[in-house]
Amino acid sequence: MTDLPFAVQDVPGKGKGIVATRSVAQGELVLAEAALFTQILSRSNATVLAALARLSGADQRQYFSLANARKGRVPPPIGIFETNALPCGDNDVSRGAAASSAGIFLLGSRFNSSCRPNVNNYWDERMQKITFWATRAIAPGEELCISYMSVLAVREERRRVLQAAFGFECRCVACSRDGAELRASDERRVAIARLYDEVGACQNNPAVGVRKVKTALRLLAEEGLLPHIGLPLYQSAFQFCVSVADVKNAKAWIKKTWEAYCISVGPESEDTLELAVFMEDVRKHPAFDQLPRRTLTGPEA
Ligand SMILES: C[S@@+](CC[C@H](N)C(=O)[O-])C[C@H]1O[C@@H](n2cnc3c(N)ncnc32)[C@H](O)[C@@H]1O
Repeated sequence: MTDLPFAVQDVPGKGKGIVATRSVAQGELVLAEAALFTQILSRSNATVLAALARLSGADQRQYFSLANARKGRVPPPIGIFETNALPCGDNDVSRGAAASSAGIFLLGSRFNSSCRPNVNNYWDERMQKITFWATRAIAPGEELCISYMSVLAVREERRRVLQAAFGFECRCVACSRDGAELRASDERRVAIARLYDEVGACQNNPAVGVRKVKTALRLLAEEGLLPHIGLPLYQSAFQFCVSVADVKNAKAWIKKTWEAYCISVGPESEDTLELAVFMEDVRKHPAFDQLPRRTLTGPEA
């Protein structure tokens, strides 16, 4: 990528960060970057040192210029790794540091965290690069942030995890709420997490499943977390409609699913391309017509 839409610059209270230098459209690829090096889950200071030894002097210097939230607690090589590593090959953000493989990215590791992020990071297996997608339109001068942990926890829990693992008190727009607004936000996030579980248990009750998906999507919209935190929900609604052979609504849901994937992980990603067959014909889904036929409902406009 030559024309990057951002600059790495100082952000008050956060060290360095990534700031838009021009307008960024929703769904735009912000950055695709190969890892400086990766490590598997059972990493240690010794394995990081071994990887560093294979790098050039210039790359080693860049590595040691990255943030270290664990200064004084663990040796710098592993401290820097744990502060900056991003998941490679496991795109479930809720797994965070538990991803099976994680890597250091000289630019990508400069993204700060927000609990209402405007960028989604996604490991593109075919490109062997991490990709960053704007999930909302971003104005020049606005900071681009990913999320370092599951955003569906209450603020107290988010702050506890971010403080322990990354050494900062999160003051993002979601964490800066107080009073009734904070309570409402916490309640929404807890309700969304619960709805996620309940949707997963609705295979034999698709009408209830679709209703729960729509409630969760409404709450996600209120929290400013669509579309990327809703990806599995769109897909579940599609599957509920497919299972009862509701072709019209299945088509509407697969279109929504595909659009959400295009924005969050790009139109050419493996996960998006897997949906193409159903965009062509929803009847090709293995669960098609497996439950008694009925008409459910489609997505809200
Ligand atoms: C992966 S680095 C991100 C880039 C880092 N700011 C830098 O200067 O290189 C993670 C560190 O950035 C800082 N950080 C990230 N998100 C932050 C936020 N929302 N508020 C304050 N500091 C944050 C914390 O110091 C954290 O340990």
